[in-house]
Amino acid sequence: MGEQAQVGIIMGSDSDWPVMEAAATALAEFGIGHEVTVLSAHRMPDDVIAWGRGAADRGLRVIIAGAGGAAHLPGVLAAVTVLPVIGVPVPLANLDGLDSLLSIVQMPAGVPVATVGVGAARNAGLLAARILGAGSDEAAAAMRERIVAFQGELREQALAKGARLQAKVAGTQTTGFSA
Ligand SMILES: Nc1c(C(=O)O)ncn1[C@@H]1O[C@H](COP(=O)(O)O)[C@@H](O)[C@H]1O
Repeated sequence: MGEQAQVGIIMGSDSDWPVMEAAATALAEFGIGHEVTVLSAHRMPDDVIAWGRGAADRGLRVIIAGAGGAAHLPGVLAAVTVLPVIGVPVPLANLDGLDSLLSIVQMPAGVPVATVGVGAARNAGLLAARILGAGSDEAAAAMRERIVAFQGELREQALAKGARLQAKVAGTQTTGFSA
């Protein structure tokens, strides 16, 4: 988190961190400076609005907002900032995150939140990297190169998984039928 923060990771409670940490890890892998904040739209609405209103002026370019249950934090932030907001539905014990997902994804027209899957904070970090890579400057071009390298790694991993499965299947194949 040493460099200037380009991505703000914000969550409704410190209890969301075990899920949200994966976003920070992904950003660190891509060398993206980020900050981590806990604020609740329900419990401290004025603070959330102040944070959201100041985010772009502080140099942030993307917001990743995670919350569980009645997850209004990402939507409230989207209402008060011009920055892209990526929402992470955090799964809680009772409804397995379906409540969080629907709270975040069903935004009214005009106020978009880019919602990732339930608990998919790593994808939120990767999406933030792609957003930063969409610019026309050198930093964006460098980010695109990192993304291409990452996609190459994904391909290698998928190939290795397929080869492992083929070897396993070949090892268990028998000839003829058994009862
Ligand atoms: N969904 C929200 C908001 C909000 O949307 O403003 N504030 C807190 N929370 C969520 O409440 C859950 C339980 O929080 P506690 O563990 O603090 O009781 C967390 O998943 C948090 O994101």
